Amino acid sequence: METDNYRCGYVAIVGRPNVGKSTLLNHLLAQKISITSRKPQTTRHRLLGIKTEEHAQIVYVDTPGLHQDKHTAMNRYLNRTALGSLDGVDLVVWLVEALAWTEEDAHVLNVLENMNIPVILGVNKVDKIADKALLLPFLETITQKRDFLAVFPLSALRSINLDELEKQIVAELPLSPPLFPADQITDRSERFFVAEIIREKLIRRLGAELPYRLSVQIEYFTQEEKHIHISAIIWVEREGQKAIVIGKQGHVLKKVGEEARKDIELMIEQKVFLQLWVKVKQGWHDDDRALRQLGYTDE
Ligand SMILES: Nc1nc2c(ncn2[C@@H]2O[C@H](COP(=O)(O)OP(=O)(O)OP(=O)(O)O)[C@@H](O)[C@H]2O)c(=O)[nH]1
Repeated sequence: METDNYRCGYVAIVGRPNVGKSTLLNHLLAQKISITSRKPQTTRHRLLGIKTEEHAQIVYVDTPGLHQDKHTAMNRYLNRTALGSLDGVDLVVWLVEALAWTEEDAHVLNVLENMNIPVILGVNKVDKIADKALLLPFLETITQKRDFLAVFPLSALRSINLDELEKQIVAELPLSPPLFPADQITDRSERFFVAEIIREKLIRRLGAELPYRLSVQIEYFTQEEKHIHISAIIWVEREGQKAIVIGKQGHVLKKVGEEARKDIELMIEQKVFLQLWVKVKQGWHDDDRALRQLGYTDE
């Protein structure tokens, strides 16, 4: 490994919900496990996905959407986390969607205005734009809004321009030896990822209907003789949501359980016995104390 010109630093990918942050991180890391995460964490950086290369180590920090709606405790929390997680970050990759500027993007712009961190702009989902000539005026308008280190039209999904983006990211990182061992892709515990895998499967099956309205708590995680026994509670807000998560004759929960178990077994390389329970915690979404009990805390 070259040490003299080695670069290493923290990079945050920010942007409004649904703009493609997870997809981008996924493709940049080429490591699925590192990025299925959505759950806020107690450490300063909500999530670490680490990419170690010959000349550089990029430590990615994913942030929750910078939400405009400050009404619920959860959204207040997410706002704090989003800002908090930019603290100490060397570089921001801000994603917007090609030809789809919204109020939420304006809100992110506003948040970034108040931070003294260099920003690379990624204009995502260009694969959706049939007439590429339309991109130019869009790029022009957006680049007038602030200074960017660089601007990249991208498709996170189809891996268009991602190598170029990565090169630029590396070029902007400080000269520093690697901060993490080369084989470490994440600093999160297995429990954390188990919860995230279950959450991901739920979201995949249920669509965007329940964005922040469910939470997965690992009740226990025990090594038995021949397998690991995991019991997880899926907390929802209302009876109606419980019925959705369980599905007709338990169909949804069964599928989620099967899919999650397979991924967990791949991750921890052991047989897993997984039990899922769905419980209703009324109003937890708007209750700071309940949030803390579920591990959503930034203290
Ligand atoms: N056509 C197209 N779709 C994309 C692209 N990138 C992401 N998507 C889709 O956009 C949707 C949202 O992508 P995510 O990666 O979950 O977006 P996100 O920004 O992480 O979303 P939040 O977690 O809600 O903040 C998914 O359906 C992706 O498949 C892209 O480059 N092109």
